[in-house]
Amino acid sequence: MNNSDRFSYSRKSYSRALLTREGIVVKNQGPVTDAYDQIGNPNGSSVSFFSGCFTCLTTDYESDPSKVGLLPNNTLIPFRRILNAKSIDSLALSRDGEYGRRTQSTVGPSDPNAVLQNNINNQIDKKNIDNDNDDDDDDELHDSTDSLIELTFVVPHGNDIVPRKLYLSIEHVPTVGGGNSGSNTNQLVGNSGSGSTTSVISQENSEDIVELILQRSFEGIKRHKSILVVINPYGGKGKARTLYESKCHPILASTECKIDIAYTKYACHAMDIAKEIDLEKYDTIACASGDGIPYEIINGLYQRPDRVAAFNKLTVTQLPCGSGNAMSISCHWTNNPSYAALCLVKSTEARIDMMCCSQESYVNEFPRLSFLSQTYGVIAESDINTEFIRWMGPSRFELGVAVTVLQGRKYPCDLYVKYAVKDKKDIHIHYIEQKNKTTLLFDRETTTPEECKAQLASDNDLTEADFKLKYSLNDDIPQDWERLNPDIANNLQIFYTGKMPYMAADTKFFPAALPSDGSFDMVITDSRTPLTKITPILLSLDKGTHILEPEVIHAKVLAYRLVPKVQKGLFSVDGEKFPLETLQVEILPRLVKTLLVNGSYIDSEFDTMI
Ligand SMILES: Nc1ncnc2c1ncn2[C@@H]1O[C@H](COP(=O)(O)OP(=O)(O)OP(=O)(O)O)[C@@H](O)[C@H]1O
Repeated sequence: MNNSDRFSYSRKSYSRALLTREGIVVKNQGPVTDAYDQIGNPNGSSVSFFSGCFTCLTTDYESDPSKVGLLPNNTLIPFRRILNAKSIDSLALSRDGEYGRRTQSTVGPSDPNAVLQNNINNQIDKKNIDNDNDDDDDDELHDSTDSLIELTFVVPHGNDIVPRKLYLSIEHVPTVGGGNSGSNTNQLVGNSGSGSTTSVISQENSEDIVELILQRSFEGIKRHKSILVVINPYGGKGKARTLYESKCHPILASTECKIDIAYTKYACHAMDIAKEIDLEKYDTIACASGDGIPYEIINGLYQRPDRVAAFNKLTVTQLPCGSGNAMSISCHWTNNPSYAALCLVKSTEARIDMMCCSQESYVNEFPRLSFLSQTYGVIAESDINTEFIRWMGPSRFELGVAVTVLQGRKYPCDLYVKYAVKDKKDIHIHYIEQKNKTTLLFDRETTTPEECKAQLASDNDLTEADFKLKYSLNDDIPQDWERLNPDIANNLQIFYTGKMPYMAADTKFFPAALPSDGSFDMVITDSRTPLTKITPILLSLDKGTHILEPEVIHAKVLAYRLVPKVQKGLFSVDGEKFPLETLQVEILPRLVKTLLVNGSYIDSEFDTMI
């Protein structure tokens, strides 16, 4: 095979595409589909190329089976689905045919994704040879003024999304008022995804197109993240490692992010990892686990002498690979590891409030930060005391709650609360005001990248004062705290406080929770509530409407002290077992940086509930 033969194949391997304000519109594909099928099918499995709507990421294999293996003309690949773009030197490609070495992703040679990439490249070279005798090479001559790029983006595959590559020749479109090259800036390209129209943008300098694509794909978002992935191999009933490697890593490794992996080797190892992590080296810690590892990471960072620098530098996030993934559901809006991986690279950094817990057993060592919840009574007992039926998965928890409620058990205590918003109607008003404030601050539709950067910069201003507790466990109850009616406290059934809307995939326990409104939610029920009333309350936990019921106490609080009056039992803090002794908790606003889709928690629809 001589060089000109190779060049003829390279010319055939590209699709033409237009760069638009919304994404990249693929105009035609031709033989690229063949190469693509091989790329998408490195292991010989029957993976068909996506044919459908890239905007909503649904497939239409069934509706139009003839399109399987083809990307329809004028398909829009939105920027938010794009993971990476690289410039391809077409002449160099045609000379040596070793495209793979030139475009190797940033992952190291030992990386499983690099191996996969090499397989793909070998297959492309093989395809070159197979096509040597093709005599219609001139069908799709590459115009040397066009930009050749390798585009990586996500496509749906079963219930997941997976990265795919496409080799594109991006057409130049003259600026408004410029010459006419067959297409012009006013040209409207049909958008097969949303049904809307797509305006073509122009780009004078071809060398800048890749940079432009990347800027658009990561507007207001850190592109070159340096991520430490902490995997709990025992998380998710032992599936966390496989879940990460098969569903998250291929997506992360396709981006410009740098990835290191650490495995937890013993209980609480993640806390030690966080205590020792090199702040110069990383900006993101991704916990491929349940909610236990983010809890440990946050508390490990909290113990560092340089905790101010640690919380200013590091973003803590979750890849949902455990059995309890409330953080990912609330922050990434998904329990699916592959979609969460996309959110990790595409989401906005935002600060969230922490709840700081003090109990006699550990407060002198260090108080504990809780990002998710504290519970006493029915919920705590149901979570921990159903360990023996762990095989049941999440339903074991509901069964535990139901059994304990049916037994009519009560958990007497004294409870003192500093309220932020006590009245249910006022909570609704507070929610709408604060939710809009958060959205305005971070919404990329309404915020320019410059404003976004300024916002991020102003977030880097934690000082040691932000960690200072207002209330001591040893002090008397402050004057402005209120005591919960002892009649209710002595018959307490559920006591649950939380900072995120979802506690499990189907449990929207705190629909009014907001990332940084400087308060947390408290929900209380009375064991004397008749079964006919408590049953619908428990059955509405998935919708979150339980807090509207008159039998349910719901408030926004700043701090509380709970003095248990039972002989046996426990607290559960972020799903971890805590001792049965007086617990005092207060809010520490905006302490931890995490990643939120559009800067917000998943929409709990609380604003439309009343
Ligand atoms: N190598 C290990 N050996 C034993 N325990 C570990 C190890 N690594 C992590 N752990 C512990 O596993 C616990 C649960 O972690 P995680 O939240 O990731 O998993 P999960 O699947 O959601 O489990 P759970 O349902 O118990 O919360 C944490 O308390 C952590 O300290």
